[in-house]
Amino acid sequence: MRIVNVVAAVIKEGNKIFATQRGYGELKGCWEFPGGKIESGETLEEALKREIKEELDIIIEVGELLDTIEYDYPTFHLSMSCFVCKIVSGSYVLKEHYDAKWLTKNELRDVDWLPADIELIDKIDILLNEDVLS
Ligand SMILES: Nc1nc2c([nH]c(=O)n2[C@H]2C[C@H](O)[C@@H](COP(=O)(O)OP(=O)(O)OP(=O)(O)O)O2)c(=O)[nH]1
Repeated sequence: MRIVNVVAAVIKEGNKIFATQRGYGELKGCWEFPGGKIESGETLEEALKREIKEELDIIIEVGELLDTIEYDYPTFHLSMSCFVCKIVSGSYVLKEHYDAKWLTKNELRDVDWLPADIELIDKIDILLNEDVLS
């Protein structure tokens, strides 16, 4: 099966994370973490910074790798590296997405996530917990 390598940004600000709603394609309308496919010759960090600049017109700092999701879609295998990120400069502009939201821990499961993202949500839940404790 074809393997698609993707990087995604779990952008965090205080006790909230940033989610975007897909504006096009087969999976249109579902929620995801902004990001996209890695191009040849790019590091994961370079790819992620490029995608976020293209999609949202903001500069991010790429932090720890939260998880690498492996998921079989009907027509390809997704390998998606998800990094905790923060905004360094700019205010987001939706260049490709329909909508975007900052979600608190309690709102994490209120949106219709892409199927591959469901297992990541538990890790994000824990990440937001740690903040409550600190
Ligand atoms: N960016 C992103 N992609 C995700 C997530 N979850 C998930 O299954 N995907 C899938 C959807 C796409 O098949 C792929 C991301 O590729 P992409 O954003 O470049 O989207 P695309 O397929 O529309 O690519 P393209 O037409 O622009 O080349 O990963 C997620 O949280 N964020």
